[in-house]
Amino acid sequence: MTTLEFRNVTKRYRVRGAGKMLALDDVSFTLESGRTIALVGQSGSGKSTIAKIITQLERQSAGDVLLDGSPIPRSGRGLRRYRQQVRMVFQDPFASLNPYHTIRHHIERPLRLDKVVPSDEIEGEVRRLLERVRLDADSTIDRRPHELSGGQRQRVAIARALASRPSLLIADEPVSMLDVSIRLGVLNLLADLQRESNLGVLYITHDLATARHFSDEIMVLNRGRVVERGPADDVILNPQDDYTRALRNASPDPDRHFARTTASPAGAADTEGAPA
Ligand SMILES: Nc1ncnc2c1ncn2[C@@H]1O[C@H](COP(=O)(O)OP(=O)(O)OP(=O)(O)O)[C@@H](O)[C@H]1O
Repeated sequence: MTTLEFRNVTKRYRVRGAGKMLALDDVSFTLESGRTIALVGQSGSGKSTIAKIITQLERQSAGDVLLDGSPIPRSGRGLRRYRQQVRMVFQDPFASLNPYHTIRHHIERPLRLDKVVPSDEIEGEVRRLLERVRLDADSTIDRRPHELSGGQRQRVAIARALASRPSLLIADEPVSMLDVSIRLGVLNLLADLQRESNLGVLYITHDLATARHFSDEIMVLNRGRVVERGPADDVILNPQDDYTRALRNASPDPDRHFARTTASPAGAADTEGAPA
C-alpha cells in the first residue's frame, strides 16, 4: 500500500508587480493505492498547482507532502524512486509525446531508466504495455505520434506512465482535449487499469459527471481551498457547500450515467484501440 499525503499545504506564487498570489490555502488530503479521488473546481481553483507539487515542478510554500510518511526526496535515488512510484498523465497528448520518436522509444525509455525488466525483455514488455492500453502492438510500435489519433496518443501516454509500474497515477484532465466521442473509452480504460493494478488515482477534472462515476471520493477546490469532500455520490447528489451547488448547477449533466466499466477488448467501447 502506497500513500501520498498533503498535510496543510499552502502555495504562493510570486507575481511580478503584484506581490504574492495564494494558489493553495491549507490543503490536506490522502491518496492511497486502490482508490480514486476526483479533484474538481473551476479554472484557477488550484487543481494543476496540486499536480505540479506532486510532480515536483513546483514546491509548496508551507506544509508537507509525504510519501508513505516521508518527505519527497529532493534529489538522487530517492527522488528517482519517488518519480517511479508516482506517474503523471497530462492533458495534452499532442504536446506530451515527442514527434521525432517512435512509440517504441517513448515506452522503452522509462523501462530502461527504471530498470523495470532485463534488456532482452524490453521489446516484449513494450508490446505487453501497448496491449494493456488496448492498442495493437504490431501496427503501433514503430509509428510516430503524429500517425496516431488523439485517443491513441493518450493511450500511449498512459502505457508510458504505467511502464515504471507506479503505485499512484496523477491524471490531469486526461480526456478534456480528446474528441467527446472517445473520452469515455479512455476513462473506462483508466478505470480498468486502476483496478487491475490497484493504482491510486488522482483524477483532476472539470466534469462532475465523470468525477462521480469514476471516483470513490470527490474533493472540491475553490480559490485554493478544499470546500467540500466526501463519497462521490454524496457530494454530487447532496452537496453541502454553496460553491459545489453552483458547480453542480452549472454542469451540463451531473447525473449522467455511464455504461460498464469492466475490461473490454480493443474497439468494444470505442474504436480508438483499433489500428488506424
Ligand atoms: N506560475 C505561476 N505564477 C503565478 N501564478 C500562477 C502560476 N501558476 C498558477 N498560478 C495562479 O494560481 C491559481 C491556481 O492556478 P491552477 O493552474 O492551479 O488552477 P487550475 O484549477 O488548475 O486551473 P485550470 O483548470 O485552468 O488549469 C490561478 O489563479 C493561477 O493564475
